[in-house]
Amino acid sequence: MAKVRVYELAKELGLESKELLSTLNEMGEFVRSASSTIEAPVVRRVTEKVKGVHKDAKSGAVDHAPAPKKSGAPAPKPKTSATPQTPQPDAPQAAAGAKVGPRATPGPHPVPGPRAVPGPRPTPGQHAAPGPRQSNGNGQGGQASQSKPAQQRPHPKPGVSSQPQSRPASPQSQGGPRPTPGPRRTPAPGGTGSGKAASGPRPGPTPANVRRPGAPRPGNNPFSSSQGMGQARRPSQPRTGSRDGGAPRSGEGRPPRPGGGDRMPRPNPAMMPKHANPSLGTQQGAGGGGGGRGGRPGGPSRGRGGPSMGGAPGGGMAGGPGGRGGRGGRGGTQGAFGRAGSNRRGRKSKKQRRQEFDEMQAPSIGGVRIRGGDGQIVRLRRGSSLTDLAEKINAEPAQLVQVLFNLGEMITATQSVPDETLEILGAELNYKIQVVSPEDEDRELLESFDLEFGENEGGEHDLEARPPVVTVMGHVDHGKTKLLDALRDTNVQGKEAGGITQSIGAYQIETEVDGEERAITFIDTPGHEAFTAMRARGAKSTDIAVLVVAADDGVMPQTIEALNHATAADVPIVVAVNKIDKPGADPAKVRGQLMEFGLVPEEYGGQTMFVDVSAVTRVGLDNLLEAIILTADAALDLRANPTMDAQGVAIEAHLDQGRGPVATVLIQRGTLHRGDSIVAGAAHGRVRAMINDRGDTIDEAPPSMPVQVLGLTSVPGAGDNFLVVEDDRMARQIAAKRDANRRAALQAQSSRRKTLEELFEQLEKGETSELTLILKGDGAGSVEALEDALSKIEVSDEVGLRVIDRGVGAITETNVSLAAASTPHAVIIGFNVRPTVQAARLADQENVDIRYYSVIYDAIDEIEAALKGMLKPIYEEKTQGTAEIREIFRSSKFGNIAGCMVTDGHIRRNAKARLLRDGVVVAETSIASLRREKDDVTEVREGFECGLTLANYSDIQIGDVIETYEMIEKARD
Ligand SMILES: Nc1nc2c(ncn2[C@@H]2O[C@H](COP(=O)(O)OP(=O)(O)OP(=O)(O)O)[C@@H](O)[C@H]2O)c(=O)[nH]1
Repeated sequence: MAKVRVYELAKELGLESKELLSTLNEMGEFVRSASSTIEAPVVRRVTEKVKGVHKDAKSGAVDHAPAPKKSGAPAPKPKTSATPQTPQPDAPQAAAGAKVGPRATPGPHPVPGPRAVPGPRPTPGQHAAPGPRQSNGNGQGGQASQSKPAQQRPHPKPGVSSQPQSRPASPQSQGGPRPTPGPRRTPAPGGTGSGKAASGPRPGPTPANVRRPGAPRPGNNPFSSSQGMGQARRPSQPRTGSRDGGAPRSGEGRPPRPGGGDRMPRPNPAMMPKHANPSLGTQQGAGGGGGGRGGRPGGPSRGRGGPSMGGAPGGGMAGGPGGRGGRGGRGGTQGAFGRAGSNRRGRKSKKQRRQEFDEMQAPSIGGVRIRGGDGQIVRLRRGSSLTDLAEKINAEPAQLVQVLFNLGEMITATQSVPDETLEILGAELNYKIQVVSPEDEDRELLESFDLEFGENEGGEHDLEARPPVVTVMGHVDHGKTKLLDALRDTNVQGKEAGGITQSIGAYQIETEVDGEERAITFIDTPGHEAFTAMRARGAKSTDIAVLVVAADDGVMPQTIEALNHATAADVPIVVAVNKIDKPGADPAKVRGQLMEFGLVPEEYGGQTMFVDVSAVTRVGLDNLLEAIILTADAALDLRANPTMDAQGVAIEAHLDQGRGPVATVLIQRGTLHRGDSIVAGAAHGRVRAMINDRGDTIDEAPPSMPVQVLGLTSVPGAGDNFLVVEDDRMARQIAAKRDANRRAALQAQSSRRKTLEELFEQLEKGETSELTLILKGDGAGSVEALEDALSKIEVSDEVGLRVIDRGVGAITETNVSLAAASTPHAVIIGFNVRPTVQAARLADQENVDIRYYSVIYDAIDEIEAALKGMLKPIYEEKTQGTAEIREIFRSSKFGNIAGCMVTDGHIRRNAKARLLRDGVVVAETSIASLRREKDDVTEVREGFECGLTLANYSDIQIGDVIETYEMIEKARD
């Protein structure tokens, strides 16, 4: 079986995606969202498991593992929800997984993939561990868990420092391993939910975890702003307590709820689950009433996933019919007095009532009442937002936000949604979403003007042979430029003595093959970057690729890259083994090397022509031209209709000071005439003049001819297609529409989708950093190639790169103003261009950084270095020393002074310190004062006694251990 996506498999198994996700998680398979793919063996196992579960359910068997999840599943299935309510006395196995600090040990359920590293996401073990969640189904779990606290800590391992209640029972002595091996990154002490608990809904202070004064604190990571006891009541974590229906717990300060229970759970990051947990989503969606009914057990499982709260199907049902129940949440008290909350505002309009009726009729999807489709096709442009979709399916954007939220994606109503997500969302709502690609969109646009791009008009008899179009690729310094120059010069000198060619981005040369004059068009921008950038835009400008390999150097990384690009584009390859004049040249070796990559030379019985050449001595150039023609004849049918309106592709464009926008276009079919109205990408105009590669002004250009066109109103992009249209008006309309489409697509591209996990991670790390750039270059091709190359730089998830504007020509004041207006200032990259005097002055004033480059790799290197520089330093903890408290001296002036013996290393004044009691971190503090005898000292070494006080902490006890450490900056790789 091939890879399948979770939602597809879920559909197949008759489950909701989130149910399947839960099951997968329980199986220890880390799957991020419904759109993730799963491997065949996993598909098999999960299918077996699901089927097994169903079978078990039918036969009355109790399936312990998935039970807790099931209880939280939105679909009310009484027969399954009954099962998990039984506290599982034999849960320790699962509990062990939950309790081990995720950093310290991956636990019994290895979570694959880098995302697993922060660990705090509840692993299956974590979900299953605490009894309370299992009994959460009917809201009685809390009680169950409280009455049997011992079940929650079957293995008081060091990583469980978060559970203060485990202290008395803990066999750990102070000599035990430290409970928080990686406190910076993973605020492990935060409980079973550990690190993520810092941001996630935190456990409410149930009797089990209400801290008595002086008792161990569940989490004391000083570097996690959200950790510590006080954090449990952040107003932004509204769902920690029993919301509406749950019994209030002792000592619990009920967090103020920002909104009523009915509210759509706004994507408040602080309360989002790491995983889209169905139960959370459902309950939130189902309304406050339902959520409250679930009655949170207050177990540690809520550390992050908090999802279990109110996760009972029963709870959901009790909340009333979905969204309506939610409304009830807000108007609940009024409702209790027999008045609907909304009556306050007067009678509902007919429309409102109709809508509500519709909502009531509508099925609940992930807790949201929304009318699903009947499998209708909904066409959406790539980069559409949820608002666009909502409009098409007659729903509220906010509802879609919520459904998506429940599916594990957080996207706002107006943000562009990636294709994949749209499709998943559509599938969830029973619509078939068709995302229209830019190519399709463009085709449809042209069709609306009764135009067609890409096809020859007429029949076979209208077609005539056209010259092949060739791109030269290869590794750096293998002689691409030299070879292109040599070919052009040979031709010019051979044909027209003293003739000068002009670099317009492509040129055509003639060669004699079998007594026949044959033309070849060379695209003059060597390198595969430009080729790929064009191809990425759907432009197939090249018929044949010449792969240049230096005979003295052999196959190098970029040779393979170029080869891959050509193969991917399905373009035949001719290999030019260059520099054969050099002493170390070994053409046979090159052949052997390339054979390994599937290019078998003709002389060895293969299909690829290898030609030995020297761009310097000009040996073998004619053979190369001949090989190109022969390959074209053998492999390709290069014919075009020369009589139709011209169509082709822009291969280079720039803004000329005197002549305005200048574009070099390659005619692919038809003939371009002076005076034609054309549209090239989002540029349009009338062909005012045409100049060929020899600098001659011409009146018409046939297929495969590169020609410079003057008369466009703006600069098109490299790879944009162009075509002749009826008149200027039509050209303008098409250009305007293309411009709008392109903007939408760009927006979609730049708006990075953030999963909840990513968002959490970023929030935890603090602000995310982004380097914004404005790219200006001497030609559209170079700007495009630069942007393409920059987009491939990947430094870290923490820092990103965004190009906010790009263009051809000098750096202008507008560019500088835009850079200055960005926060932080954007950096302007000038590729072979300079700023105008005014722009330079403004950049000085505004403190805008302008960087100039003429080599693409320099730009990439520098920008990569800049991005690395933006990374926040990584700190590593280094233990300095430990001291044991042997005596406590009470002082009215200093508070409690600890009389200590330094047992290891040294203790320094002002050092960061943590106080350990029975191996559990009691306080994170620092050494406020340090004395030897009566003297203040800065340091006391191992084996010596000292007196010290801790900053802001005096509840010390004899036997406590003080551990001091420092944070050392670690170099990034
Ligand atoms: N001896 C010898 N030197 C050559 C030959 N072809 C190119 N070179 C030299 O190799 C060096 C690189 O040539 P380029 O044409 O700039 O190579 P390139 O592949 O275009 O390099 P990039 O543009 O940096 O990718 C230059 O110094 C050339 O003079 C050749 O056939 N024989």
